[in-house]
Amino acid sequence: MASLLDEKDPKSPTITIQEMQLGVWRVKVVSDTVFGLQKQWDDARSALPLYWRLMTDIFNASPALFTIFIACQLWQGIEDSILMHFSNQFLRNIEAGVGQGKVNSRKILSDIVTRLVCTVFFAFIRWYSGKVLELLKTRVTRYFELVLMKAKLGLDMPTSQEAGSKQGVSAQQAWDALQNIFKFGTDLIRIASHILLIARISRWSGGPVYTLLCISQPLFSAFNRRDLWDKVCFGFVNNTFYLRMKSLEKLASGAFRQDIISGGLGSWIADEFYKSHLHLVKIPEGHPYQLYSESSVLQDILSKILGDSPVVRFFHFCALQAIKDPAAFSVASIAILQQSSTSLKYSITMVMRTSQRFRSSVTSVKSIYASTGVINSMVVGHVPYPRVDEKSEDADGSKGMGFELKNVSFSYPGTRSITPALKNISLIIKPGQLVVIVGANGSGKSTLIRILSRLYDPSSGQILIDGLPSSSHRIDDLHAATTLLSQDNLLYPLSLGENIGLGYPECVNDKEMIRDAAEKGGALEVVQKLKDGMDTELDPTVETFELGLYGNKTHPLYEEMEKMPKSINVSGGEKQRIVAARSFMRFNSGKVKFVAVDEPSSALDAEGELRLFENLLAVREGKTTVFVTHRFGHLTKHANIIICMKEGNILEMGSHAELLQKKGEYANLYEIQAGAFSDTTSKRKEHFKPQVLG
Ligand SMILES: Nc1ncnc2c1ncn2[C@@H]1O[C@H](COP(=O)(O)OP(=O)(O)OP(=O)(O)O)[C@@H](O)[C@H]1O
Repeated sequence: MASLLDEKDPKSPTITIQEMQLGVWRVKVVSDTVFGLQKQWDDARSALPLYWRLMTDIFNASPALFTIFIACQLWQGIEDSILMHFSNQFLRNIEAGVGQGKVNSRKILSDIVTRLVCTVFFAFIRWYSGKVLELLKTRVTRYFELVLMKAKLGLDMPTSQEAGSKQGVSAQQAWDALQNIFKFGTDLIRIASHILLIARISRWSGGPVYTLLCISQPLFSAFNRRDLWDKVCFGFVNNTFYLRMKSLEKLASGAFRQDIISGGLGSWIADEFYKSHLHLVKIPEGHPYQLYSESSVLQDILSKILGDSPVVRFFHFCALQAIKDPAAFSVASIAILQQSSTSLKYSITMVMRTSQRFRSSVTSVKSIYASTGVINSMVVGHVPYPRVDEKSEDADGSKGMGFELKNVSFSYPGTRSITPALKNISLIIKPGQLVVIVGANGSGKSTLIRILSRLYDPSSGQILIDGLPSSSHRIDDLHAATTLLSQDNLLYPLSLGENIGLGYPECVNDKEMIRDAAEKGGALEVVQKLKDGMDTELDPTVETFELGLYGNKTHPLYEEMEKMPKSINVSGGEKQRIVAARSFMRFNSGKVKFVAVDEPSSALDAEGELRLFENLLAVREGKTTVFVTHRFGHLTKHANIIICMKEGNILEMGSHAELLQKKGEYANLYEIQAGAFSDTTSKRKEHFKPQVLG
């Protein structure tokens, strides 16, 4: 037995955890204590405002359906008891008739009709509530899908990165929570209605002692039951032989086939598996849920005797009553009472199970509303961009966006790296300049681009955009004034036309503009190769199911399956061309003042790369342009500044000529690239000449 203290709440009572070995499983179960029940009750009470919010939201999303749903749920709680009540009435009338030797056929007929009408009515209500349930489920999940999607789309990069590391929530959870809440409520109503029915029938046969006996037996069996379903527990496999068998099973799977064949491991694996298996023959197989509820013979016998004793007493009591007052004794009522008692037992068992789900739904509802109320960590200013009212030459954005970085350092949120991605960067980029950033892998080039594009804010230091702190500007305006063409850009699961057109969403249907952008990005050849051209769905969303085909390729349905739309195979270079076309589309908005190009040409052929750079340079008028590249030969002659980075720092900065003169890192990188096409590297080649051994 172990004891844990809930650290969040110093007043919270001690939780007792019971540990047990069930088969190969080690299971830790939180024992229900009086304090635990108290805490659960407190939790449920404190969650009331959340439930209320959930109900109000669902009511607003679908008032009529939700009202009908509540009525149906309430009805389901009392339905059984009403049916049993009519059954009791019917049987008692027959019994009375048999006792008196004269059956009142009109009464019996009326009972039969009432019972029949009830059955039809109940069947109709069940059918109708099933329909309502489906419709409401669709409305609720769609409603919460939209709510959660809007919340997700509103997150900035650092906040979404933080949120992504935590577990996400789904609209289905909102529906499940609603169902769990109502199921729990319905089960409670069902218990109450059974108790009322038992009390009512006992009035005719037996009185309060009867009522107590009928209620105590189901309570006794329900609380005497061992079930993991209504417990808070955690388990893990705690058996080395079992785990070894699982590892050997993995090893025997197809993935390791080559190693197993070439290494001759087959018989060794089978032998080892058998050895582990021998250790497990006496350990029961099965899931902890099943093993936990299994009881010993003694327990079984004891539970039977104890469980039956109220029934035995109950029948003794009935017999006594019959002798004492035969008129007040009814076999029909006793039969119905027994049935009610069984139903009550079932309802109590169910409510114990649903109470666990009811409690877990509190957590779900909390996380759903928590995820819709996440506040972005990046500061959003109010100054529009460009600042149209400014007279200053640098501030209207007509030449491009100007940057000043003062001691900027940055670490990615939640990163495990102990060194920042950027360290104390200070630099000035004037409006309209062309900047080329070079440096080794991981030196911080892309990070610098992301900071300039205001996808992230610095961890320390300051960035001025056109002379004002970047946080003073409206972030949406800054993003609208930026084009980021990067190796990370992805193709969207939409049509090819939309993939390009969404660079400028307002003109996503402008075919002429899209064609022009495709041409500039070098994507026109890709479009022309496809049968459906711009309408081609690149990665069509297809959801199918199949049953019983078992991969039978000759089956006519297999052909039908084959006709389903498939993803288009796009090469890395073609993807980069489409993404580049999207950037050219974006220039049409006329708002772009900063073009950030982060190694977008790694998969392009030499001609494609040259054309892309030329086309980008051709539209750079009125824009500040920053290129990150490992192949900077094409760009150096145009660049105003070249920044050479290493390990998050700026190592060197200046013009091409200045940096070559310095004979530092940049000169070295340049020499390697230029040398690949000239003899100047002959010395280097000498250096790398393979040594002849011996
Ligand atoms: N999203 C991220 N989350 C956490 N760390 C990141 C992330 N992106 C980059 N880093 C880390 O930041 C550092 C700088 O990475 P960055 O991508 O800026 O380098 P780079 O110079 O562009 O490299 P490359 O030339 O390989 O593209 C690296 O150590 C990298 O591991």
